[in-house]
Amino acid sequence: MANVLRNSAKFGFSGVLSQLSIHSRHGRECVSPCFSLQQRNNSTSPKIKVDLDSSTGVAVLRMQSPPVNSLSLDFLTEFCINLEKLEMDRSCRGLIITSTLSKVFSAGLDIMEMYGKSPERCGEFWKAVQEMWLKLYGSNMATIAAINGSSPAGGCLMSIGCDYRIMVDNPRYSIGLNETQLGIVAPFWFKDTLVNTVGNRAAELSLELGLLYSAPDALKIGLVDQLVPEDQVLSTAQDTMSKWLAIPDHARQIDQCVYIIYNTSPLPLDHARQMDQCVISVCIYYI
Ligand SMILES: CC/C=C\C/C=C\C/C=C\CC/C=C/CC(=O)SCCNC(=O)CCNC(=O)[C@H](O)C(C)(C)COP(=O)(O)OP(=O)(O)OC[C@H]1O[C@@H](n2cnc3c(N)ncnc32)[C@H](O)[C@@H]1OP(=O)(O)O
Repeated sequence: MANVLRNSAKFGFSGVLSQLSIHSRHGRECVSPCFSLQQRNNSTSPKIKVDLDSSTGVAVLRMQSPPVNSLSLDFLTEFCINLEKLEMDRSCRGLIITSTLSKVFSAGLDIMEMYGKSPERCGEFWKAVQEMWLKLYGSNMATIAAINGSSPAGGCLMSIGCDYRIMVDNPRYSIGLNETQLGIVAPFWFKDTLVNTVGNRAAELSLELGLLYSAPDALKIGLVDQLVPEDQVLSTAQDTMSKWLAIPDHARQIDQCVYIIYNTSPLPLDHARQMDQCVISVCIYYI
């Protein structure tokens, strides 16, 4: 594992972050064209299912990639294509993200993508991770995560990339950015998103100790907004979404934009690339 990761560092992640920019939530700009995303989507069976209710303008995106909805390159590509399609569909104003799997929302980044892969593939994978975050955090749609299972690391990032989080009230389900427990470090844009959700001190403790919070503890620190019984997670998300959609889109979007601009590091592209490379290189050195 260590050798493979060191090789990734030696060759560098060419092209990684080339399209990273801090987008406002009301920006309609795509991070990359659908064309290039579709070109690299090699999966055979859909890992994502989307149902858009045109009467309400709410889409439900179900992650259905057993065993744990891990975020592989194929998964992320499909996820981003679906997000782009919904973003461009003006009839869609709200998005609920959930999982069809029992017990797991998403296990985060697919560990197998970080092992035994070429530097080019690693670069492509990392870019896909960034695209997922940019598209979700910068979405025009109101977004709600209906977290019906555990959601560590990248799964947590996906959740906090949404506007609102409803989690199943089950102490066995956990959520958090646990990277340091794995001997790796969450990149700065993971940190920013966490700070924007739970505040500075809670984020600092959470990141340094790699804490995974049970659902009740996650509610206590504000990592999730609401707990509900398992069978009510989707209906509660639908009800909550109707409240969000009662707000005029432009007002909500501008408000989100202002919040993000003042609370997220507006790093220039080169700086962002260097910082991600630095984090990954340090991780590779110590693994
Ligand atoms: C391009 C980059 C290159 C190099 C990078 C180098 C360094 C990286 C530096 C910075 C990156 C920082 C960012 C990291 C973000 C991440 O997301 S890292 C991933 C962290 N994920 C986890 O820690 C989750 C681990 N999994 C779990 O905790 C549990 O599996 C979970 C609670 C989700 C479910 O538990 P349970 O229902 O009991 O299932 P099992 O544990 O039995 O698992 C079932 C099978 O699923 C496989 N699996 C689990 N997680 C992953 C995963 N993340 N990727 C791939 N596969 C996973 C597990 O092995 C089991 O498989 P098996 O049945 O044994 O074949």
